Amino acid sequence: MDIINKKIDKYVDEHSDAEPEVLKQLNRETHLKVLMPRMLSGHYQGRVLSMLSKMINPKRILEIGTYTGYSAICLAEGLQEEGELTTIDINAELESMARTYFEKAGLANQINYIIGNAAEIIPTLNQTFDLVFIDADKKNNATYYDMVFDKVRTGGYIITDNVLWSGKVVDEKADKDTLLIQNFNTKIQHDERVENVLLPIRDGLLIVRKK
Ligand SMILES: C[S@@+](CC[C@H](N)C(=O)[O-])C[C@H]1O[C@@H](n2cnc3c(N)ncnc32)[C@H](O)[C@@H]1O
Repeated sequence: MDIINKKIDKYVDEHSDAEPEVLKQLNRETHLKVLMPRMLSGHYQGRVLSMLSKMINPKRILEIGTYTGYSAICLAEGLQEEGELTTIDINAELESMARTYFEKAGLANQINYIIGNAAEIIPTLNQTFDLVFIDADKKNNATYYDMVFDKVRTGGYIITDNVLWSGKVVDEKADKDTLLIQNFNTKIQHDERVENVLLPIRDGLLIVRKK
């Protein structure tokens, strides 16, 4: 299901900043060489993530789900000068491509790229984060949220991608995957420790601010 009318989508793209050249190349190379290129955040969502990060101006960002590094680069654009983004992915096959683009974007020394299972890596991170982006295996959204919660500072943010699940969250007969997304969204809606707003951007970004 297209959540937003295609003509409106095009207009929105045309009235947002252009995709930076390095990200354009990464987008193209991902589409040519990597399975499931739809997973990449893409031009418009990438600009939204970059803008949100610039508004928060974080010192430490945690990303769960690097893929080819597109959203990591977008989020890192908003880092403080001495800031660092830690990004985790279980798929070692994409390592050299992601590292190449972190270099090309001039961000390699601000990105701590960890290959491994997020559920095993997160407990080993002894840092406090200003911003967390959850964009990995969707069935574990709630697990990652619970694991990172105490590592986010008061007033910090947790952003989760794909929470509209191609619009299936409003289906009356939800399949198993959709049910997991619905349960996660309901869990956040009832979490009194946070303020939350769901933005219907691309496949849905759920923004949570820790009170
Ligand atoms: C939707 S893609 C991430 C897209 C990326 N954030 C972007 O916007 O360009 C999801 C990624 O999560 C990774 N992933 C899946 N399960 C994981 C796990 N248990 N731990 C860490 N990464 C995982 C996959 O390998 C995949 O690269």
